[in-house]
Amino acid sequence: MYPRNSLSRDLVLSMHQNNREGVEDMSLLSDLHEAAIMLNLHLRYQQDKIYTNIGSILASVNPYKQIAGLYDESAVDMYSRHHFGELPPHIFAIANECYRCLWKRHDSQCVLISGESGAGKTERARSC
Ligand SMILES: Nc1ncnc2c1ncn2[C@@H]1O[C@H](COP(=O)(O)OP(=O)(O)OP(=O)(O)O)[C@@H](O)[C@H]1O
Repeated sequence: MYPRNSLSRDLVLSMHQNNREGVEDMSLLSDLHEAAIMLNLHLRYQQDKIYTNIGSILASVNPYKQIAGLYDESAVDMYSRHHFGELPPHIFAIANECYRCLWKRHDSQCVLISGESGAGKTERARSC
């Protein structure tokens, strides 16, 4: 099933193979347009993969449910030991990159969190 009103079967079938499989970083999509982004987010959301990179930007979809293991101690530990891009997209990867830059550059870091009301901005900021 595809998101209603935005994606027809023909449109999806006309897209490149990697568009139809889903990618972790949408800057790598062969066809890049609004429908391709919606399809990629949808494919990942169906597998409880709520985070997707767009280069150094993180797109997050509100799952409105708890996803097991996503924010537990082992996830914190794993993301604290890897550079951005080495592990699947995650808000912890952004937080860790900020922390690294803080130490490396000895300068303040800023994260811009944007989205419509109810998108999950407050919850995500809390998890960091
Ligand atoms: N990662 C998540 N997992 C499960 N539920 C979530 C998650 N993020 C948000 N939610 C649910 O969505 C609701 C709205 O999220 P949140 O308050 O963070 O939105 P917001 O973007 O800060 O909204 P507003 O701009 O109106 O303050 C939460 O009360 C929670 O029920």
